[in-house]
Amino acid sequence: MAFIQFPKEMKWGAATASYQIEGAVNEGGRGLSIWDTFSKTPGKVYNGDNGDVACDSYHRYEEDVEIMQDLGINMYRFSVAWPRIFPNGIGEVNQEGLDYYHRLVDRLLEAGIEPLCTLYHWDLPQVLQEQGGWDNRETIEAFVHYAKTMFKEFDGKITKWITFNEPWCVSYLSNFLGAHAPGYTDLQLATNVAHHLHVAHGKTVIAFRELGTQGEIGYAPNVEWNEPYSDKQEDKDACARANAFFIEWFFDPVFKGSYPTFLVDWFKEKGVTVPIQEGDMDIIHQPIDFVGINYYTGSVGRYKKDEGLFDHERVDTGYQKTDIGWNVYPEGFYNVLRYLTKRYGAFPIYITENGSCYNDDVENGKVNDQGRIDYLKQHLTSLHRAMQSGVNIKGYLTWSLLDNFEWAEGYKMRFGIVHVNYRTLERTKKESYYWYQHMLENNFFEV
Ligand SMILES: CCOCCOc1ccc(-c2cn(C[C@@H]3NC[C@@H](O)[C@H]3O)nn2)cc1
Repeated sequence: MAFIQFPKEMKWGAATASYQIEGAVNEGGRGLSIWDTFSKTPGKVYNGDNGDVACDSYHRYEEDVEIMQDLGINMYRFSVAWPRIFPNGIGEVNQEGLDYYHRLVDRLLEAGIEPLCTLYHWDLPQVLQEQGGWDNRETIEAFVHYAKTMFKEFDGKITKWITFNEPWCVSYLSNFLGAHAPGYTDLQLATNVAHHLHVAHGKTVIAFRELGTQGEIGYAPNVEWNEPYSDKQEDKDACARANAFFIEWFFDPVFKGSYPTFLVDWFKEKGVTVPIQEGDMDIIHQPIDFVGINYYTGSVGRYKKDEGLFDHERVDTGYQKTDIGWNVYPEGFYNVLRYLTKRYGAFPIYITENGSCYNDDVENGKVNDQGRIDYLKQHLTSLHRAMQSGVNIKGYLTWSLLDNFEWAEGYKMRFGIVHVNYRTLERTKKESYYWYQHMLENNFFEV
């Protein structure tokens, strides 16, 4: 019988995001976001689902915090809806919006749960999108103003801050692949957005330091791992390009103050350049306190001429898949963490998202999501192996606390350890909730 034991100082939590759980889109002075617009554009979201009600956490946050307290977590990652604080992105602050997040944070602190606050989890104020969104450098200044407002308002109450969630999704998934809001399919536009997010991140870190805000700040890139199908150089090079699209492209600017040359050249061949202005890279290259890593899946890959953006194709290796069709690939979790530590040093990491989609429903008052328990065990085993090898893991937060609005997949895809009945909004703790609760009690689990 083998046990996996984690260090006693390990932080354990769960994560959510504003547009995915809050609902109450027309309450509390909230303005429209790009996801309100995108989800109501026919054909963009499964079944025409939207975040109008979601999990109704705007009204049910106290019940949700009770569920967290019962779970035994000591950290909760949530995001602030920028349109609740500045309904038009800039201008007059909306006190009702600030008040909602004060209520939530106060309940968390009373419950002994540390808030980990994401400033941007994709709900850009629609008014700013109409002025060019992240393609417009003025949005950078608007974001810094919003961030400084939050730092001043919550200084000392919130002491862990994340600037951007998954800048790859905000830039390439949303402006090149077109799958997320605002839904464009333009590689140069997506590259402009990625760069402007980097600059906004760097300016926000500078503002955080200049204000003397208490606590730590970081960002939360999403990573996947592409393992070469063979030792052939062309397969290794193809996977290096696919990996760099998520890793080097979003880590090198912050950790090295430059973009990876081999990918800059690859994009240049496609007529795409990075809109770097004087001083940008020094701004981006600000020291940060931690990185949030979001990992779900990976694949085996190989070279295929003219396939996709990088002459790279995924190989179907028959790996088990979750209900959203992603490989269950815990080895990729270990590999990407090792790669990050080897390339950038043993910087502090919180796993700010790791979880799986299993759409099990309630039967006789229970949800038997054994697939999610297996996924957690496999990935926590990989995480432990990575920690043993020197990866500097400070905490792990599973995605997600609640079933919620899974973007273009709507409510069809369920990632929660707590089931949500979207008609009644009743929460039902799944078997994975009880497994996670038991593991947290002892900080170890049986493999
Ligand atoms: C046109 C081609 O389109 C392909 C779709 O390509 C992707 C890639 C990646 C994702 C994706 C979704 N998630 C989970 C979220 N992370 C943040 C949190 O809000 C979770 O809901 N991570 N990555 C979705 C779609």
